[in-house]
Amino acid sequence: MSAHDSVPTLEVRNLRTHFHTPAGVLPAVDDVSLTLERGRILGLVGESGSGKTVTGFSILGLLDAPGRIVGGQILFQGRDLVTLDKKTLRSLQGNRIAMIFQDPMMTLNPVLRVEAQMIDAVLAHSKISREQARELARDTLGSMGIASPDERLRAYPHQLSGGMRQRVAIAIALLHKPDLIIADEPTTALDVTIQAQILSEVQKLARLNGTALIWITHDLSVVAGLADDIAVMYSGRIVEQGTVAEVLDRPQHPYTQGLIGSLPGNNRRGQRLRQIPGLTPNLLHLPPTCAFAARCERVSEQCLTRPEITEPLPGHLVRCFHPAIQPETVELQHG
Ligand SMILES: Nc1ncnc2c1ncn2[C@@H]1O[C@H](COP(=O)(O)OP(=O)(O)OP(=O)(O)O)[C@@H](O)[C@H]1O
Repeated sequence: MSAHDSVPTLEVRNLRTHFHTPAGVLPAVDDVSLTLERGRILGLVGESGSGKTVTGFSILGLLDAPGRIVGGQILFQGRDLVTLDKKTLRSLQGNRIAMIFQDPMMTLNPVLRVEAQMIDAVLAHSKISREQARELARDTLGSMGIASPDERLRAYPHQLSGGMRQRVAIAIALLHKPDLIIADEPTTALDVTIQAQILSEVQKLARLNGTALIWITHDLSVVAGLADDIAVMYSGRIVEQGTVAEVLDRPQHPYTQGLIGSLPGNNRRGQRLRQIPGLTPNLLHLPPTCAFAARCERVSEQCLTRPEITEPLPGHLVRCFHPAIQPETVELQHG
């Protein structure tokens, strides 16, 4: 047991991140709280613009002006990253916390062979020989579905296809064995079969190394196959949160139910996919109502004020005045 085993790897408390734009203050992240234990995987889902990336960037200290954390705490192994001095923060972010971006070239070094980059990742944290590190690198590429891994190891990033580059970038992040990885939709552009293979390898390595993982995606089926926990974001706030099994089996928020209803597997044969009618509100002009009110079938007078998070079911958090009474039955397979 290490000293860190008793505290969660990550505890975000009431995080608020604003962009101070010429058009006004844009509350991109508002009152977001998340807890992540070692080796656990959280799927952070929501439509485009709901604040997923800004949440990830806030945790990683990657926010650029005009973005600023204006409230809350980000406790990494008990230490608040928001108030930590820059030097310690940079060292943590370089060693213990990693990001996997949509674009693999954000992390790959274009002038180094894949082999050198992967071996360095392994040797940074394991006392094994170079040859053993190379073997581990080759095996990891193989289990991510990369054919002829020896040949790929000798290649430079530009000699690989986009999908292979992405797999290499993901493998490198995992081989570093950081305590926390935040992945921002890295598999969205990949073929579904390859994606499934990568997700299974990611899950295996995260569990094995005790890496806590936040996987940002707009795709609920990815979360169903990969994650233990889920947080659904809407207009900068978390509207529903809990274990994947609980939330996907018994979604309580109308937005989560809408997302599940719009999955291809969940509409009856011959029916068109159910889409959630309406648009997300402009964050620069958020109404003082529940942000989902204008699109909600269950809207009432109560919804003219903003709902707080409540716990209508044990461990299942919902930001809604009218959580579902009848649980919905969905046919998703949990990984
Ligand atoms: N540099 C910036 N300046 C002003 N507003 C920004 C900036 N970056 C992000 N935003 C705003 O913050 C909000 C949240 O954006 P974010 O990128 O986190 O959404 P997302 O859920 O990750 O969407 P996507 O799935 O499209 O990446 C959006 O309204 C976006 O326009």
